[in-house]
Amino acid sequence: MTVTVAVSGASGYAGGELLRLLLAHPEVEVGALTAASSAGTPLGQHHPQLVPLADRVLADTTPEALAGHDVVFLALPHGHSAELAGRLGPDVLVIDLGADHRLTSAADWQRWYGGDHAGSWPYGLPELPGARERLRGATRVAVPGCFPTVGSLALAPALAAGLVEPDVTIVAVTGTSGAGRSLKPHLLGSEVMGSASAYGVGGAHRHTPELAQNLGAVASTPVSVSFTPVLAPMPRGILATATAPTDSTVDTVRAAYEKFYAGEPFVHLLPEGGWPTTAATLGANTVQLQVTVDADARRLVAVAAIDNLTKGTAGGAVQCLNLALGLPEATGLPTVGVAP
Ligand SMILES: NC(=O)C1=CN([C@@H]2O[C@H](COP(=O)(O)OP(=O)(O)OC[C@H]3O[C@@H](n4cnc5c(N)ncnc54)[C@H](OP(=O)(O)O)[C@@H]3O)[C@@H](O)[C@H]2O)C=CC1
Ligand SMILES: CC(=O)N[C@@H](CCC(=O)OP(=O)(O)O)C(=O)O
Repeated sequence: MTVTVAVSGASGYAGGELLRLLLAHPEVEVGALTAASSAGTPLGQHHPQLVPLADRVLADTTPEALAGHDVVFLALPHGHSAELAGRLGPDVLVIDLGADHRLTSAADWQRWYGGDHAGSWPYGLPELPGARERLRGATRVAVPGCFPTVGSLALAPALAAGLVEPDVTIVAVTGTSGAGRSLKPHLLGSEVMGSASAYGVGGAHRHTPELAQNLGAVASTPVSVSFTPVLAPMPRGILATATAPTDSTVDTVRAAYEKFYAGEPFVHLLPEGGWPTTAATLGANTVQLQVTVDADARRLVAVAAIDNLTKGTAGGAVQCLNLALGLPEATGLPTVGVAP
């Protein structure tokens, strides 16, 4: 089976990572590549690493440019997906890397993003309970945000097994590419280099409701989420530390994590004593995970690392493509990171 695939937002970070992965995918033929201000310029000008596609000229992002493909990836700023998807036909597989269709609650959408809620699509985090069944054969997929991917996977086994109270804290250090490549004053090199800074503090980050949605579904009860992102001077990677009150022992907790992730191709529970690093996940679709119990503080502590552009968006999107098309889930996806 070979499918033709169009990528919108091809000049952006998520689009570029997607194309890196699609070039290595045996069942994919890359079709139209679209952008906005970069339309009319060659892809190689934006992504010199994508050598086989360097001469391909970017088109404007229109339904006409994206039509005629089996699969369309939308790697656009929030708010652009619903209208485009509505004009692509129900049989086209549309995989949205943006936030537009992630939240099931219209009230949450209104509060955190504003404007009308475009409705929710099958949520593209296959490792969550029941997700694979919803993704197989789907024609619309909402790929998670990068922090909800890593935060949800760090705590899902503990909440599913009822080993922690539904009151979690997540602090996640992130690389700068999570913000996209458009100019942002707080991401100027001179501001970011040599410094780490928290942002979205005090429950203000828009990934908080997405985390609560995922973790609440896993726990079958509402989960209170305190989430704080921290920007660090590195181009990519997220390291999340997640904690929650527990009376369980480390052996019980570890057994629950081993059982929950048994057979998962992309979740690597490290041997006891090993701790995740972002470097070990770079360019790979893996989550590196470790869990322990701080008995004195009565808290479970899970640490998880991903590459925000790979498992955190483009790799997760390709995993969903494989599931939706009925291909083996790991087709074309790297599990070996680039280190040091
Ligand atoms: N970066 C990350 O780690 C993650 C990103 N995502 C999501 O992926 C999506 C893309 O993010 P990212 O690649 O980082 O962002 P970038 O800013 O790097 O890229 C944005 C892309 O969208 C295009 N674009 C901008 N405005 C429009 C428009 N009005 N119509 C059509 N195309 C437009 C840009 O084209 P041009 O260059 O021509 O202006 C560019 O190709 C976002 O929804 C983001 O939230 C999700 C998880 C993680
Ligand atoms: C460093 C940085 O700014 N990171 C981004 C992560 C964005 C992301 O994961 O994606 P969505 O925008 O698709 O939800 C942020 O905190 O907003």
